[in-house]
Amino acid sequence: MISLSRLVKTYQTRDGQVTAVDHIDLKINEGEIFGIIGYSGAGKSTLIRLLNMLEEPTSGDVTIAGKNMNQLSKKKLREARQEIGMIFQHFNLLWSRTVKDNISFPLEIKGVPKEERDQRVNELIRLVGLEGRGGSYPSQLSGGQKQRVGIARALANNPKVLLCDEATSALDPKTTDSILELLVDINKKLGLTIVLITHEMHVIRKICHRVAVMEQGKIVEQGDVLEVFKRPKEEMTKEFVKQVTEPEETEEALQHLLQENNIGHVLQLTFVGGDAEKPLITNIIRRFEVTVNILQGKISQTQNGPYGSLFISLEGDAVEVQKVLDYIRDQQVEVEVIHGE
Ligand SMILES: Nc1ncnc2c1ncn2[C@@H]1O[C@H](COP(=O)(O)OP(=O)(O)OP(=O)(O)O)[C@@H](O)[C@H]1O
Repeated sequence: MISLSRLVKTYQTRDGQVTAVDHIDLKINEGEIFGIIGYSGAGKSTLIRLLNMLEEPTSGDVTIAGKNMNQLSKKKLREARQEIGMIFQHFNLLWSRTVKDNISFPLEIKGVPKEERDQRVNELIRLVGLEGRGGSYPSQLSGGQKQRVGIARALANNPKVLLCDEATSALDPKTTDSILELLVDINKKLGLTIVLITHEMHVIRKICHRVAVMEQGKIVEQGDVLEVFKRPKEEMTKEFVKQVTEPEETEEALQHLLQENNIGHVLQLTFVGGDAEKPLITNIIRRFEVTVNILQGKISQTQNGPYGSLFISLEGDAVEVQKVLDYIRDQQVEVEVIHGE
């Protein structure tokens, strides 16, 4: 659905030239939810704005639904943009217009007759769960409701692609989750391709099928979310993965435990996909002469299955501990001994 080829965007600033997007090649498939993650300044906003030509590329190509966006005439570009909806961190609503009139706005611009517009607006209001709020003004809505208006407006022209620019960054965690669930729902119902940029791995974990990690204008790593969680290659990716798999307290709690005497062996087990449901710990206790203590653990759901880490301590003689390690590896669960021989 989307193909970027050798895409570059540079800016001239007083301090010299900044390369915000640096020779990016990327393919995003139809119907997938694709996340781009990176810290502030990595070039994410520039990249997403290049997709609908809000920024013009310095060089390279952007192809969306078969159209080379940077070679279209102004008129053709306007048409092509109708196939690409966009939502923003701060919603970008028109404050003097009601919810209905905000959603209707892109249809008015397109010249859709009033009756048809009203019907479409009502459908969209139902789709995003804003029944009964059509006559409200944005200032009367919560952040989550404002973003629902943003989503409805972005979908008004039946786009093929929805771009989300830090769409949940201004929302609290619970509202973030409800908006993310709405995006998954829309992706499934409408088969819409969704591209989102974020600095939060939680967003990637919760809704994306694939992810690209961006640093200094380049994509340093990309792949299926579960695969990237399982084997992050780059340091930057490892940091992001830790955001969701290891709560901040984990490291502190483990450091504390490791200072205790006779803690035995401490293992980190990594469960991916179907593995997370196996009764592994029960089997270890039943089969081997060891004492098992669960220290910390967290299993999260991704769009491709469960993922998580469990820290356990094992006490027992060396032969028995080795048997446990062999057993765990046999179960296709990744295990790392982080303390003990
Ligand atoms: N219009 C501009 N003029 C000059 N430099 C710019 C412009 N827009 C972005 N940049 C520079 O390009 C680089 C990438 O910025 P960009 O906003 O795309 O990053 P980002 O990952 O989206 O970060 P953030 O989340 O903070 O917006 C930064 O060094 C930024 O200063």
